[in-house]
Amino acid sequence: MTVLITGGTGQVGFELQRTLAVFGDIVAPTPEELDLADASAVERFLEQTHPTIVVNAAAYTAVDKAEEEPELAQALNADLPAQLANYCARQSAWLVHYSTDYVYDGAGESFRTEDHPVNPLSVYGKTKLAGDNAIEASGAQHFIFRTSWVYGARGHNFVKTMLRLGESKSELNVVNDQIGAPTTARLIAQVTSQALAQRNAANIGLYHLVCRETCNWQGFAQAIFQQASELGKALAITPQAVAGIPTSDYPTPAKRPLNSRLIVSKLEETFKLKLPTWQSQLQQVLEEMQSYGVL
Ligand SMILES: NC(=O)C1=CN([C@@H]2O[C@H](COP(=O)(O)OP(=O)(O)OC[C@H]3O[C@@H](n4cnc5c(N)ncnc54)[C@H](OP(=O)(O)O)[C@@H]3O)[C@@H](O)[C@H]2O)C=CC1
Ligand SMILES: Cc1cn([C@H]2C[C@H](O)[C@@H](COP(=O)(O)OP(=O)(O)O[C@H]3O[C@@H](C)C(=O)[C@@H](O)[C@H]3O)O2)c(=O)[nH]c1=O
Ligand SMILES: [Mg+2]
Repeated sequence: MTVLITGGTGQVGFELQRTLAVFGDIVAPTPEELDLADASAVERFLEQTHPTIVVNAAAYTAVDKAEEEPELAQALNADLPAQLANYCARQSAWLVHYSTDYVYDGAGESFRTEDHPVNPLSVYGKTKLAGDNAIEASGAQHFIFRTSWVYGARGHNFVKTMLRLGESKSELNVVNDQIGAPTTARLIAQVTSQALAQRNAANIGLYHLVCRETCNWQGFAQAIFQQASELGKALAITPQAVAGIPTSDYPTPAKRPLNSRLIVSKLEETFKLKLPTWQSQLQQVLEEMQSYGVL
């Protein structure tokens, strides 16, 4: 059995390489070994390696830059998953894919289930939605895990950005009207493994996969500084010095949803698991960074 992990150098892909070895021999080509925007190279790679499980952790995740590079975002976020799904449908292989809260428009204040209408506001969100739709239409056996605000000890993410800024800045402005759930790459990889172990025709589908409890980005930044200073990190900033601002005061090329509150009970009930809170996961990631000497 061969398990193909795409995007193995990314946040989620890195963690998957540790959790999926129980399912077979892992093949995780680097971007240098396989350009995933090159459909014929991808086809050749699939023919050569013949995976029975494909876990697609690759994506174009630069949300603002995607507004200038819609073709590349489309190739990675929509065309690649469509191609992988068609391969899986033909070969009766299983596909795992990751979606985003940015497929929703974030209107209102209520929590959303998986059947809430989608309405992406950005190129990133639109291309990710096209990927989800292609998988669902392909007939492939699949899981799509729709997650949000992903971070880990490795890779580029909001936590790393805040820790870097907090070393030199004594004040920061961070938006406080976008609500969601920070989720760790490791949790996503662990849940992927637990779900794959229970895969069957009856549980094919789309699942929200985010940590329990919600916050806004200001609250997340404050928790990062609070927990990091408790672990002994020297910072120029205190949690109190993180000011909340509305999204309108932080202009960006891409529009982001305000309300990303997602209900996770479908995932918890189907796979008999309990998701942790974002606060406890933040603690774990900061401790891991400390153990690597990168906090
Ligand atoms: N990050 C987030 O906040 C969220 C992410 N998601 C989804 O979760 C999944 C995983 O995200 P995350 O781990 O954060 O993503 P990352 O941006 O950390 O990783 C993306 C991966 O895709 C690879 N990649 C991109 N373009 C190419 C290419 N042309 N050829 C080969 N490889 C390529 C990257 O390679 P390279 O080493 O070159 O970077 C990297 O390994 C994605 O589907 C994403 O949409 C969903 C919600 C939130
Ligand atoms: C650095 C910084 C950011 N912000 C804001 C901008 C933005 O609204 C919010 C988070 O910044 P980010 O750059 O991490 O946001 P972004 O890259 O949009 O994060 C998203 O990435 C994609 C891939 C997803 O799928 C989403 O779930 C989400 O995680 O914080 C501030 O208000 N002040 C700051 O100093
Ligand atoms: Mg980002």
